[in-house]
Amino acid sequence: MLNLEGRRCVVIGGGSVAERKISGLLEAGAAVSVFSLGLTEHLRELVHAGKIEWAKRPMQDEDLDGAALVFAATDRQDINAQAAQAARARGIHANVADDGAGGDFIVPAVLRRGDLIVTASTSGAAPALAARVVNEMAVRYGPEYAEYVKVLETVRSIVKSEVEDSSERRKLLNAAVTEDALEEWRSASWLQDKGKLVERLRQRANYTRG
Ligand SMILES: C[C@@]1(CC(=O)O)c2cc3[nH]c(cc4nc(cc5[nH]c(cc(n2)[C@H]1CCC(=O)O)[C@@](C)(CC(=O)O)[C@@H]5CCC(=O)O)C(CC(=O)O)=C4CCC(=O)O)c(CCC(=O)O)c3CC(=O)O
Ligand SMILES: NC(=O)C1=CN([C@@H]2O[C@H](COP(=O)(O)OP(=O)(O)OC[C@H]3O[C@@H](n4cnc5c(N)ncnc54)[C@H](O)[C@@H]3O)[C@@H](O)[C@H]2O)C=CC1
Repeated sequence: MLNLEGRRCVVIGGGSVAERKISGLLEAGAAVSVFSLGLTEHLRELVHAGKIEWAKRPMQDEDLDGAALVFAATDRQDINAQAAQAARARGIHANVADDGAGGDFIVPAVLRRGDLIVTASTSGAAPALAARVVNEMAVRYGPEYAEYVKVLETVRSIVKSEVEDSSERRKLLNAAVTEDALEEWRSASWLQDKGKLVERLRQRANYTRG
């Protein structure tokens, strides 16, 4: 859950694994610099569209200066290890595609629904299982959740401004996130009358407690 908006991230290698890491970085708003001898078709398009920077050469250690994160994703084990070492010498966290445990962090499988982010990891044991878990979550938490989260953000700011007692706020906000509550807030009128919304949340909270 790092905020990478506008942060420089360096990727070494331009194959299919680098491509996957880069698409995650772009979703996170990072400024991506790639050092690699070749590029996939899709990465070439991203270079042409000005979405990423590419230097068609091996990485030199100084290329890592100022990076927030480094991704070593070539098909050369020695090059990846060397890049991770250069990153570490600069205090930068490195991800190593062919040696999860040898890097500083690994990349989980990710589902994004607007501001809702669901991730799964198997700590390197079985990446395909991490992908399966997230695919199952995608069925459970459909595209409608992007809107739900936006609406809940408003509900939460109303409760924060209208309810002084922190333990009551907590109770109401927990009652606000049930499946049927989420459906209910979708109707715009609830967000227009703060008093009515808080009253409805109190009902829900008491009902939930049974
Ligand atoms: C340690 C880690 C390091 C890192 O990359 O951060 C790592 C390492 C390696 N992956 C390998 C293989 C595969 N990786 C995938 C897929 C994903 N791999 C991802 C992450 C990670 N992979 C980190 C651990 C994450 C965790 O466990 O939680 C995902 C989740 C995220 C992402 O990459 O964006 C993404 C799913 C995204 C999605 O679809 O949602 C598939 C599936 C497929 O391609 O069909 C295969 C083939 C099947 C298999 O091998 O299991 C190999 C062996 C290469 C070889 O054969 O030599 C290594 C090296 C090794 O472990 O030796
Ligand atoms: N972490 C993961 O999710 C996965 C990791 N892997 C591992 O990642 C490695 C890379 O996989 P792919 O992207 O499929 O390989 P690939 O062969 O498609 O791409 C390798 C890239 O590295 C570049 N490269 C080679 N030597 C270089 C150098 N000295 N400097 C800069 N760039 C250089 C090439 O130009 C190419 O763009 C595999 O060898 C495998 O061990 C494989 C599958 C999944």
